Amino acid sequence: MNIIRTVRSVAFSSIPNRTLSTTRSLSTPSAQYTAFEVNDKTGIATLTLNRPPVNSLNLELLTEMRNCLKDAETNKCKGLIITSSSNSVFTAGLDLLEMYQPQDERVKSFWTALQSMWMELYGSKIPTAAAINGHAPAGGCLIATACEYRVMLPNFTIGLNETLIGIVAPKWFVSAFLNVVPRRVAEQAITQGKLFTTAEAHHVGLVDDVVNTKEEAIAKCEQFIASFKNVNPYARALTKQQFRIKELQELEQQREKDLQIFLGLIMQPSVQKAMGIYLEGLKKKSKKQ
Ligand SMILES: CCCCC/C=C\CCCC/C=C/C(=O)SCCNC(=O)CCNC(=O)[C@H](O)C(C)(C)COP(=O)(O)OP(=O)(O)OC[C@H]1O[C@@H](n2cnc3c(N)ncnc32)[C@H](O)[C@@H]1OP(=O)(O)O
Repeated sequence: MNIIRTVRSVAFSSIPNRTLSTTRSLSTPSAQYTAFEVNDKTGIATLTLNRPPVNSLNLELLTEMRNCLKDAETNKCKGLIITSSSNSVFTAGLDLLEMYQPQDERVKSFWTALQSMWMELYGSKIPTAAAINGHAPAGGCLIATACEYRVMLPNFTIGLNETLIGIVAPKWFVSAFLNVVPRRVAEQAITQGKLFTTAEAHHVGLVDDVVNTKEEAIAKCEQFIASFKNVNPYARALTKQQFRIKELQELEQQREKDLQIFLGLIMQPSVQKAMGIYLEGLKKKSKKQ
């Protein structure tokens, strides 16, 4: 696949309208796992996750995502859509190999990068939308729920399945989930580690719409972003902030504590053992296919 990347520091307002090519695909040598395009006509940025086979979120991918999110905002894009280059996986969530038998410094950087990416996405001033064109377990669901709008393709799964792996979804994972589904549904689902099918997710409000193709999903996201066209962006951003500031401040103030809790939990021998068994199961399943 031809990877498309962005150059930072090009203001969207300075991008001329073109008639033939309507997307701006700029490249930076450091981007490895993401493609970032800005549509010249609509001003909407699309961030495509591209780390085969399953877009598992490692340190580098999380860092790239955060950079793209910052670029979209700095360049005054009209909105941001997150999607995947895979036909079957939006993202498999956090890269379990970052947490299984980890190296001390790397695992700290990994968790810190996740916190930063999430704060950037959840607190983004511009409208954000997820075109969920594949499975979105755990960290995949975290990214989707950090966005303001979600549309999903049929016959995939989404949810916070951490308890099934023997790990725990941190409070900020849960708070974003609680923004979109009722508390009772959230508590039951997250304690069970439930992965909702697309139809179930739509039924409980975890996703807003269901469409059949990625193109339709992108179009739905564009419609959502366009729905703000008559709204003052500054007023919109401040209003959004009022809804989200509490979770953002909480994590900002407790970043170090959150990191220490994470390290304490994943370094427990029983948690390492459970993760090892889970990874082994994934590998066996993958070999059978
Ligand atoms: C109270 C305080 C709490 C403090 C915090 C404490 C703890 C930390 C919590 C951290 C929160 C964790 C969040 C996460 O996101 S954990 C990751 C959860 N993800 C999953 O459970 C998904 C696992 N994957 C799958 O179910 C499937 O891969 C799939 C996404 C449905 C796609 O299926 P398919 O297309 O059939 O692909 P394969 O299963 O065959 O996989 C291909 C290869 O990719 C490897 N793989 C898959 N997922 C991951 C992953 N998340 N990380 C690393 N590697 C992964 C899989 O093993 C295959 O590898 P192989 O080709 O080498 O065999």
